[in-house]
Amino acid sequence: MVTFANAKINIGLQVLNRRDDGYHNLETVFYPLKIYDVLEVVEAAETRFVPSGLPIPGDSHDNLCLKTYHLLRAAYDLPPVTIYLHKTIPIGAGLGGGSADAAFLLKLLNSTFGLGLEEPQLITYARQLGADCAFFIRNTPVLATGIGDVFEDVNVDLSAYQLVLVKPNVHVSTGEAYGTVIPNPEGKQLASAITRPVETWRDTIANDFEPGIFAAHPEIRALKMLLYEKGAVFAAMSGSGSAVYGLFNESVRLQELSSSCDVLYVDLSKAG
Ligand SMILES: C[C@](O)(CO)[C@H](O)COP(=O)(O)OP(=O)(O)OC[C@H]1O[C@@H](n2ccc(N)nc2=O)[C@H](O)[C@@H]1O
Ligand SMILES: Nc1ncnc2c1ncn2[C@@H]1O[C@H](COP(=O)(O)OP(=O)(O)OP(=O)(O)O)[C@@H](O)[C@H]1O
Repeated sequence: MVTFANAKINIGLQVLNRRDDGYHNLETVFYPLKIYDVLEVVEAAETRFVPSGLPIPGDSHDNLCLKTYHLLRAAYDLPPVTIYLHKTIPIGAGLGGGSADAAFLLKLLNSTFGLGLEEPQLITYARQLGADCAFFIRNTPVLATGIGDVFEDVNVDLSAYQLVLVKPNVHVSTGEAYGTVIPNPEGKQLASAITRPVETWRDTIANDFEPGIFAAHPEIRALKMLLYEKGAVFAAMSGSGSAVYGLFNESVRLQELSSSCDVLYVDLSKAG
């Protein structure tokens, strides 16, 4: 069986405080994006992971897909499988691609092998695989708190906008990015700011990773500024970066970037 694991963007991200386990409590809005990795699971004589598409740094034995399979295998009588992953979501980009693969593989193994897991149980497994994973079980726009794994619905509809996603040739590791942030327990009222018109977000919604990441990589700040120069209503870095996105009222093409960065034009309409 085949499934499509989509990416996400963060709209605003406040890092509130550091916990004793080293993780951080935060407040962010997750919004699913229609760019996809492709996952397939096939019963096999022995378990294998077969990646294709964008190269994934690191040892493939450490891939989140294998961790996901072994997590469920420890609790359920799963047969050996071949896991095929075709990677198109940029890596080290703050787009949650690895987390999406893990969450969608949980759902795929659940349906393929009739495990009968309901959403709360899938979320419990997802939490063990990464802070972002639980979001992809629900996969609808949410305001997230805790370490990014406690959700409430949020009424954000971006279907009237075109989203331009720019991935510079910089890999930002999530753990390192958290090390650059100075937590602020005050927060900035994201829950109310997100409900106001997108035109107001530039003044009211911030990503706390931006100052540290922009200081280390000024070219990422320049990309955000370029998106505003080109008419974005709102532009920001997603999560811990390095991807930045802009929301536009009309169709734009950023020709000047096509040789230096990956530029994706993402359909935000709800259908499909
Ligand atoms: C930056 C975000 O993408 C925003 O959505 C997420 O917070 C990152 O979530 P993730 O990639 O699923 O993170 P994990 O794989 O669980 O953790 C990677 C590392 O990020 C740090 N980390 C992650 C999430 C969090 N709330 N606090 C943290 O401090 C920890 O150092 C951890 O060792
Ligand atoms: N299925 C996977 N897809 C992508 N990266 C994976 C996968 N499994 C493991 N990884 C590891 O995770 C690293 C990417 O995670 P990282 O948190 O830095 O980036 P990210 O793609 O921006 O995700 P996030 O939005 O969750 O921060 C890769 O360098 C790779 O070593």
